Amino acid sequence: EELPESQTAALLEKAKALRLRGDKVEQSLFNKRDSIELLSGDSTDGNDEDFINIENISSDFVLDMKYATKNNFLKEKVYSCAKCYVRDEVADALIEANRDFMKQGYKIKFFDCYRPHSVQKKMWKIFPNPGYVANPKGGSIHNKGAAVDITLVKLDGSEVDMGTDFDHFGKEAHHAYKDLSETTLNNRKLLRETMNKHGFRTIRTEWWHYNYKNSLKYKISDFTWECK
Ligand SMILES: C[C@@H](N)C(=O)N[C@H](C)C(=O)O
Ligand SMILES: [Zn+2]
Repeated sequence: EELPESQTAALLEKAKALRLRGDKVEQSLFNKRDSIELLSGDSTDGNDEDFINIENISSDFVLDMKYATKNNFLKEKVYSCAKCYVRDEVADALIEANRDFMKQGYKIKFFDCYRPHSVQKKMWKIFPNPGYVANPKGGSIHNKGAAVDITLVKLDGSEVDMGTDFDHFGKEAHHAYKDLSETTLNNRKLLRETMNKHGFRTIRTEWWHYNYKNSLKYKISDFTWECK
């Protein structure tokens, strides 16, 4: 028996609210897990000087910084130039992960790295959904220089199919979404397992987003890099 339209709409609203609540709980659990690690590990203030331009220490990465173009969900070029800055220890872990990928015939391509807090505010204004954009109130791990948005390319630079474009804000981008070809699922798995091995964690809704462990110790930053 079909439900009346008003009841269907109410149920859909309820499901959406529950999903949003789930995303908030996930974020708060992530922060708690990070706090526990922080208590058991060494601590640093995480000043702006602890950032490094990844291209200064390795030429083995590919950069495709989407927010330095208009081809992104903001439809605006929010970075003056394409650079990938991350915290020193995150850079070390990325180099190790990339070494691992290269042994298997792939390398990391970056879509985004450190992201100034002011850009996070802009993103939230356009798309205030905590499943896909972190609330600038608490800040994104990108604002701390400890998250990266990435995919894989083959060693000759050719694309690897991950099933959706970068910043596809829908269920097809979730790790649990399995209605994809075996090759695509294997590509996502390779990315996930290798990144996990090197200290990076996934979030439920974005196959491209990786948070480095123990990132709560880092402060939110708003510096912008130089473009020459
Ligand atoms: C906007 C998207 N690329 C992203 O990074 N989302 C996460 C949740 C974030 O904003 O931290
Ligand atoms: Zn991200």
